[in-house]
Amino acid sequence: MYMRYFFRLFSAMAGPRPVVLSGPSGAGKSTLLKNLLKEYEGVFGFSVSHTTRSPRPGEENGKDYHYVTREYMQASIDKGEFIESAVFSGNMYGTSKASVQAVKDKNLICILDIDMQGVRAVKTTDLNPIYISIQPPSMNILEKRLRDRNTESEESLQKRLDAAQVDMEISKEPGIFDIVIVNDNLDDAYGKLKDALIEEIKKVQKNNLS
Ligand SMILES: Nc1ncnc2c1ncn2[C@@H]1O[C@H](COP(=O)(O)OP(=O)(O)OP(=O)(O)O)[C@@H](O)[C@H]1O
Ligand SMILES: Nc1nc2c(ncn2[C@@H]2O[C@H](COP(=O)(O)O)[C@@H](O)[C@H]2O)c(=O)[nH]1
Repeated sequence: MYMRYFFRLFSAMAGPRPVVLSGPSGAGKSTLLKNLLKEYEGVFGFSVSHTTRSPRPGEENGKDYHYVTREYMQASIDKGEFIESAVFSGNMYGTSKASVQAVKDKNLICILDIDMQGVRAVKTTDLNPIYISIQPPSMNILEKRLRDRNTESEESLQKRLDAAQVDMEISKEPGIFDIVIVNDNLDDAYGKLKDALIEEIKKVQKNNLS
């Protein structure tokens, strides 16, 4: 009885559980995430990662990423400012402690959009997120989506497709993800994502009302 009470109290104090969205480049993570942030304003907050890649047209520094140099990023990692970092398709990416804390301070559900290396690293921390993998229906469809997005050089595209093949295999391993969502029809995938997060969403909405 007392144990249950203290567990509830502790959970409330710890705030909502973060969410890790992972999956191959081009699987649709950002698309789904943007829908969530738009539909549930005041519920979710995005953990803005750092990267050494250049911004794409329409991307904003501090909103989509913190765009930094390799020297700056390495120095920050060496100072212990990152929860995790990885090299993906020739560029550095990482989740800073400050980015996650900024979302937690607002009592929002913190969403991390990170690759498989990041997932493995986060598993060694005490972040305790819900792990969700977004997968494409097939390699062919993934390649078409990435090509149509028109953001990658041929070299970057090939690196992303190579990484995708590995990612699709690993995501089948039991115990890595709490849920794997195949993003074939966008509305269906978005519905499944919301279903997976509904408990946490309700907690934050209830908290916002009180
Ligand atoms: N269900 C879908 N059907 C058709 N196109 C889709 C679907 N979901 C996403 N797309 C499109 O596929 C492309 C890749 O999606 P998105 O950029 O969201 O992928 P991502 O997983 O965030 O990639 P990255 O990891 O490289 O940032 C985009 O052009 C997007 O509009
Ligand atoms: N390990 C991490 N991976 C990250 C982070 N931020 C983004 N990513 C992943 O990188 C690839 C490529 O992203 P893109 O924006 O260049 O297309 C994608 O899989 C992201 O999930 C991070 O902080 N850490």
